[in-house]
Formats: sequence, C-alpha cells, structure tokens
Amino acid sequence: MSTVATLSEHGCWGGVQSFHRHDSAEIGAPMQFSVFRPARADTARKRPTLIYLAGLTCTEETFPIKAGAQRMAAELGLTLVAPDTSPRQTGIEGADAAWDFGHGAGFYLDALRTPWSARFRMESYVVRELRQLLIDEFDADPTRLGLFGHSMGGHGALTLALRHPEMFRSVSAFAPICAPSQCPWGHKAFGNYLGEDPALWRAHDACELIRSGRRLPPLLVDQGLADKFLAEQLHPHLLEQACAEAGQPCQLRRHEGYDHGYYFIHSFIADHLVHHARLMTL
Ligand SMILES: N[C@@H](CCC(=O)N[C@@H](CS)C(=O)NCC(=O)O)C(=O)O
Repeated sequence: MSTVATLSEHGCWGGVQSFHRHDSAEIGAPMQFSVFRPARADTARKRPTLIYLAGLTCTEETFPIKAGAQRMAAELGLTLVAPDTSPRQTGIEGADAAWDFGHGAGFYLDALRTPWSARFRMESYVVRELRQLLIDEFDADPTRLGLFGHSMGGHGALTLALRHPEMFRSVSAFAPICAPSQCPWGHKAFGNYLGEDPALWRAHDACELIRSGRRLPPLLVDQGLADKFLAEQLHPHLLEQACAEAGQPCQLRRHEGYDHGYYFIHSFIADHLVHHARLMTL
C-alpha cells in the first residue's frame, strides 16, 4: 500500500503539478516533495524523470513556483521532481539557528556527527528512497533519470551523480557550489555534518571527486556574473579547471547581468531541460 499522501494537485500546461508527503525511512520523519507530470498519450512506457535539488533556504515548492520549467517539460515529456532541501522540525538544537546550516541546508550528504546523523541523511534519501519511490509510484524510468540543481543543490547534483554514476543519465547545474571544501558554506556544513577529516570532505566535493577519477555525463553549468555569492562561495573556475585536467566534458556558460536568484534560473531552464532530454533519448 502506498504511503505517499497527495497534499494538492493543480492542472499545469496540460499535465499535473502535485505536492506530496511521506514517512521517510532514511530520514526517520515525514518528508515533502513536488512532482510535475506532463500529459501523454502513451501510458504504457515509463517516463524520463528529472530530479531538481534546490538551494539554501528553499523547499519543495521553490522550483515549481519560481523556475518556470513546466511548459518546456510538458513539451519534452519530462517528469520533474523537487524534494525539500533537508529534514524539517527535527527538534535538534541549533537546526534553526542559521539560514545556511541545519533546516533548509541538508547539503545532500549523510551526516556522520551527532546530533545531525540521526536525521540529516539527504544523500541516502535522494539516491535510495526517493529514487525508488519515483520508480514504484510515479512511473519513473530507472534508465532515464536525470539530476540537476541550484547552488547547494548544484553541489548536490554534481556530487550525487559523481558518487552514484550508475543512477543518473544526465546532469546539470545552476550556480553550483563547486568546491565546498574551499568556501565558507562548505566549511560550516562539512565541519558540522562530517567532522574535520579532510578525506571525508573530499568525498563530497565535486572538484575533488573529478580529480580522483570519477566521471559525469557531459555537463552543462550556467553561472550569472552578477551573483553576489560567486567570488566567495561558488568557484566555478575550479570546476572548469578540474574538468579540463581530467578530460571531463563540461560546458560552463557565464552570463553578464544575472544574479543568484530564480530570474536567472527561469532564463536558462529551457536549455537545461533540452540538455537532459537529449541525453536521456540517446
Ligand atoms: N537568505 C540568503 C539568501 C539565500 C539564497 O539566496 N538562497 C538561494 C539558494 S542558495 C535561493 O534559491 N533562494 C530562494 C529564492 O531566491 O527564491 C540571503 O539573505 O542572502
């Protein structure tokens, strides 16, 4: 029996945008996620499905409300899924103390340090539980799953695809945190969730994973040049360098006049959906 509750459903570009809650075994608490399913004539085939990982302070609502992705997804026949960015209402002391750590800032890893390790297990949640749930209950095709994300979620998309290469056919990112071991957001999150062992940090750092020989499908990354987090937090030049040295195909596009927010994502979302659709149909 399905344990997934539907919180709401909305007609959208001929398909349905819906919001869901389920009791997550990995997290040990309820989690929420959103799904856009395009209309389609062929109901027999499994659907190509694209998981979007959002950034700091976001929820499962941010992407469907702000990115404007549904129209193109409907045209391409892509299902879109957006999980929340962390467990919520964990009761862990300090989890609400900052906007860049704790609730809304799960960093898509499994925490190793107490008290975070009991609930903050976003890597296992996304790659095991949510993925399987999408296959079992939302007709996702396990051979056509893609992953993309923004900022902290861009870091999540890159690192989860690098760490679980067999699971994802296509990957892209908007303004990702490219080298979390070398920026303040990453130092804070990794120090608290993982501890101080540099080897553990390297295992969740996209640049380090590429340098160690891990590979991705041909990568698309967009970065706004008016992004207030660019210089201190994001370091796309380090990703570019790691990819060039490793022979990892990577198209990094820099855009004058675009900041870190969803107007930027809205402006380039169609290119990302086409990128994924192309790789999923190869
Ligand atoms: N609260 C932060 C900003 C947090 C932020 O920019 N979050 C990004 C992801 S890293 C985001 O997508 N926010 C939601 C939005 O822009 O709608 C600040 O005051 O500077």
